[in-house]
Amino acid sequence: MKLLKDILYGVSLSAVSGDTNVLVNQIHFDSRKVEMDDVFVAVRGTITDGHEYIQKAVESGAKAIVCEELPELLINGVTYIKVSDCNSALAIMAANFFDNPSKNLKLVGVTGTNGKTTVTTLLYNLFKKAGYKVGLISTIKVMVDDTDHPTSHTTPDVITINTYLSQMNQIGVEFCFMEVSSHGIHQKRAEGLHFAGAIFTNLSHDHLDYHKTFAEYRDTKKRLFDGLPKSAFALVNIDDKNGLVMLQNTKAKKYTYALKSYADYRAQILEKQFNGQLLKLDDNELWSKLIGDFNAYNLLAIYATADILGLEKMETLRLMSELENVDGRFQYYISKDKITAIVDYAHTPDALKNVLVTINALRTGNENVITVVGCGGDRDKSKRPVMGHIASEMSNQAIFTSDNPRTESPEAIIADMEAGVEAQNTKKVLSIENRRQAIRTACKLAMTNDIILVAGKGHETYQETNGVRVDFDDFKEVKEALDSQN
Ligand SMILES: CC(=O)N[C@H]1[C@@H](OP(=O)(O)OP(=O)(O)OC[C@H]2O[C@@H](n3ccc(=O)[nH]c3=O)[C@H](O)[C@@H]2O)O[C@H](CO)[C@@H](O)[C@@H]1O[C@H](C)C(=O)N[C@@H](C)C(=O)N[C@H](CCC(=O)O)C(=O)O
Ligand SMILES: Nc1ncnc2c1ncn2[C@@H]1O[C@H](COP(=O)(O)OP(=O)(O)OP(=O)(O)O)[C@@H](O)[C@H]1O
Ligand SMILES: N[C@H](CCC[C@H](N)C(=O)O)C(=O)O
Ligand SMILES: [Mg+2]
Repeated sequence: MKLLKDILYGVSLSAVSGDTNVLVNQIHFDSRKVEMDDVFVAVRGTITDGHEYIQKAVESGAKAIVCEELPELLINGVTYIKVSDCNSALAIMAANFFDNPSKNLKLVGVTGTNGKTTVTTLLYNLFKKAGYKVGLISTIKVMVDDTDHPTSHTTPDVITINTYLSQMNQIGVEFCFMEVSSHGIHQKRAEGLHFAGAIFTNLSHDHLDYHKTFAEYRDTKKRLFDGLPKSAFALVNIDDKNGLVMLQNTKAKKYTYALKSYADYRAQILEKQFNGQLLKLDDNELWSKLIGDFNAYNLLAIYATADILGLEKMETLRLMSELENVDGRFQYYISKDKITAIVDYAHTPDALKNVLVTINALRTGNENVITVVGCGGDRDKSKRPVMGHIASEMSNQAIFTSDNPRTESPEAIIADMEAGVEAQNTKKVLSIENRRQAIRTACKLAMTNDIILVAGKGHETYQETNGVRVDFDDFKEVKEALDSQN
């Protein structure tokens, strides 16, 4: 148990009713989890408002309530704290509750539209290979050194983050690499954390349903850099025009990386093959198994980070040459008939374009590229026609299908994608709502040497429709379909 006043240290309080010198158990922002002597923080959400559940939390035994508006009826024996921003208060309280675990390790946040999972995972793998105890908080999983935990968000809520950071402290983890999504920054899931550094990968179209304008989306990402302390580093990709924007108001030490511009860290692609690429980094050569220009950026970002964090350059390059693709990122399988299937998590227009550019650059003859792709339901609708256009323009055959329709109609999502297809490409498009059938059709259409891209779900092992998740794994599906054709 902890003293409420200790948990509230650093939170600016507008009003207090009751005693803060009381012992409390846990902090919760979901009334359904509240038990005897817990603290409930009322967060205003996108669907409902935590303030509506204050009474519920008290009935479940809450000893203290943190809210932006005090309820009319105050119950004796319960402490009510009024704050101006519950998300911020929650972030500070969660960090205090776990004794600020982010201060006891080097926490590096990675933000950007694409590449967060790749960069954080590669950094985790690199630092593990270098012999450190390492933590990872990513879309795919959370790693507390060697122990993995499933996750539901790219950036979990602040209580979950601090719980894992605290576990990392207990076993002596020195570095933790964490994805920081724009939703996470906006909902202050990364506030109250002490970052040793932050990395910006790139910015392109995504989540405009949530952030409304591109400028708001960009400024949300920038907040991660605005909040860095002087002791931290800020590393940005300046080939992206928003790279320098991220650095505008940061107190941190600034570093840049680029393939095309002058920068502190530079790389050049010397050779591209299907099984890897040769890069020149700081006058040294690196053979990497990861392909695509976008991966050259990711590799450069991790090389720069390792250098800034004090790893020896030559040793870093040696270990980097051993790094493998991250699950569901350009993961490929070549069938007995010499058909290549690539599963990639490209779920934004930019990512889809990059992957198709990479695939097209690797074609040696007149092999066909068949793309199976869908767009998520209850997510940014404006990216659908753009992705429909890219898939149809850059492939010989595009098959539009479902990708986590959630509460939307799969036909309607596909229709939104079809709306972006230009007249000359319509004959290249097939729409098959059932993802398994879509993948099987692609495999049937493919001939020797053809390339099938299954985009959008990458490492995901489910398809979500109306709140129900059914097992579904793109890699398994496409492999099975190709193997059964022989
Ligand atoms: C749109 C969004 O981000 N929603 C997140 C948000 O939920 P919300 O705003 O909908 O919450 P709400 O349902 O309105 O409830 C408001 C408050 O009332 C509370 N409540 C509610 C009901 C009740 O009975 N009692 C109660 O106390 C809730 O616990 C909540 O605190 O806060 C929740 C708790 O932290 C998150 O789980 C939830 O993520 C949802 C599930 C989600 O899908 N988020 C996605 C969009 C997301 O965050 N994605 C990013 C990655 C994006 C990227 O690609 O960059 C991520 O970081 O994962
Ligand atoms: N640096 C990059 N620039 C552009 N595209 C990239 C980059 N790195 C990866 N991609 C593409 O974007 C896809 C998603 O990559 P990754 O999972 O690393 O991104 P993310 O930022 O973690 O995404 P999310 O927002 O879903 O967490 C990859 O499958 C690949 O197609
Ligand atoms: N982090 C992204 C992942 C999208 C992946 C795609 N398969 C989908 O479900 O839309 C999001 O939550 O928007
Ligand atoms: Mg990710």
